[in-house]
Amino acid sequence: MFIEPTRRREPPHLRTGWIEVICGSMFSGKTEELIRRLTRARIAKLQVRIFKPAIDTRYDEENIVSHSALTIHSTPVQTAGQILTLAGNCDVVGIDEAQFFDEEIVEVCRKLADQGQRVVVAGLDMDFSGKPFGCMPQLLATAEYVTKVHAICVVCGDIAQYSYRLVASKERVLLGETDSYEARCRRCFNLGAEAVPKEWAYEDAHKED
Ligand SMILES: Nc1ncnc2c1ncn2[C@@H]1O[C@H](COP(=O)(O)OP(=O)(O)O)[C@@H](O)[C@H]1O
Ligand SMILES: Cc1cn([C@H]2C[C@H](O)[C@@H](COP(=O)(O)O)O2)c(=O)[nH]c1=O
Ligand SMILES: [Zn+2]
Repeated sequence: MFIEPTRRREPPHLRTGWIEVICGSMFSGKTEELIRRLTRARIAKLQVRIFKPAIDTRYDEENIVSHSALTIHSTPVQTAGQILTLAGNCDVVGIDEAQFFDEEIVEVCRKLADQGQRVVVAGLDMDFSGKPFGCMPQLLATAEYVTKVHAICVVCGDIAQYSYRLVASKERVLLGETDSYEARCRRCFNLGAEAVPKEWAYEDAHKED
């Protein structure tokens, strides 16, 4: 479990900032982990501001909501640049669904950290086709701390790192949840539509002719 580095309570011009990235597939617990870290920062009486891309209207226009219904208030923004202005000189900046921002987010996170702020970013490391998602590789490369979380493969129960798309669209951006995606391990992701739940495979193998 991630433990916060000890924050030195020094004057702002001497404070050290940093970037933390939480990545993984859908349903892996990225949002829960983001909410956990930001809640602890608030308990520590740090000033926290939280942002998400405005296009992410899946569960709520404003709040960040996890698949398990944990929620935290956020400010939706159209561009990464707005985060820089709106974050002001708060202590901790939280950002969810970072994969939907363009490359500017990398520079924004760097500037925030350089000016002494703690930046906690969550996002999908891979898209539905298994390719690195947009700005995420650069964020992962420039972060001090990287946490990769894993879901459970809904086909076989192993550890999942892929978001398997259940609908035909090839558009990179397609909002959705269990209606359109499922978490899958490497093997079941590669099997695609051929993958069958473990129980079925067992029943098939023991079927009497
Ligand atoms: N296949 C799955 N593997 C693990 N957790 C799942 C799965 N499907 C649903 N969940 C639920 O999703 C929660 C994680 O939600 P969330 O933090 O929103 O994930 P993420 O932001 O990575 O999509 C888990 O605690 C669990 O309740
Ligand atoms: C894989 C993949 C996902 N999306 C969308 C689907 C969801 O709305 C979000 C991911 O949310 P989560 O908090 O990680 O569950 O992204 C997409 O647009 N394109 C993709 O390839
Ligand atoms: Zn599997």
